[in-house]
Amino acid sequence: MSNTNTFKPVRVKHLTIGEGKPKICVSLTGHRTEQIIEEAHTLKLADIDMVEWRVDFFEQVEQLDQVTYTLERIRDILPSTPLIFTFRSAKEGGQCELSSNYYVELNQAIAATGEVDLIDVELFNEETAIQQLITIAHEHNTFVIISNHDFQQTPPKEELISRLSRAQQLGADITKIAVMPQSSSDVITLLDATNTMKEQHADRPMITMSMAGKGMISRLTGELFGSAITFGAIQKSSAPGQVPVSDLRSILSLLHANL
Ligand SMILES: O=C1C[C@@](O)(C(=O)O)C[C@@H](O)[C@@H]1O
Repeated sequence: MSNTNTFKPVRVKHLTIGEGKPKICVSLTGHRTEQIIEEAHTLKLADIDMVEWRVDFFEQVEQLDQVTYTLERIRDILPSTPLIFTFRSAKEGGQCELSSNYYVELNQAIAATGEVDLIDVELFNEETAIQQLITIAHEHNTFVIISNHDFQQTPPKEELISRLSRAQQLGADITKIAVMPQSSSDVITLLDATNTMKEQHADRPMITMSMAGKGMISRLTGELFGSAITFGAIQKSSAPGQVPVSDLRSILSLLHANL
């Protein structure tokens, strides 16, 4: 079966996600505003394409005014960098848990500021909440990544495909799955699921990765198998197995030049 869907890349500022080399993204993981400002200055000088603010690391995440204040400071420093806003829940590998009401309120409020380019919404939320967030985000020209993470294991290929397909059906602009390998076969499972999505089902960009050292290879081969963004590390990483940004650009360029 071949993919007859018309593929829709995502254009964010000057970037086209889903075309060419995977885009390099690095996360801001500071606990306090001053640390986040410092990290943003470091990222401004780095050779990266995008930034993710992992707001679950921010100790004032439950104070919306402090979140918006800090977001404005990030934007002062990085006015034209495509920016993802992510609250990663503890059950999916993040730093803390929020009530589902506040999770929706936080994401809605941030999408409505128009200050971020993309928000990350976890797949395992109520469908109505996800749909509400997509509507509000799109009203403010903000794209939505629907994501899922398993920090324990790698589900079977069919399950990976089913979760990515479900994220598409729900209306994600970009779908994402990150899983933990227990073996080298698990890494192949993730790559195989990504490749099958690309060849048969995907009509929009995906982000997939197998985490930790074993899975690191999956963070380099996105252009071949179909993952559009790779999360890299500078000083700190936001998940195990992220490749240092200093290596990432040259490896992605080498692979690109030979495809
Ligand atoms: O979902 C992802 C992917 C990630 O978990 C990784 O494995 O690189 C890192 C997170 O910061 C990001 O939100």
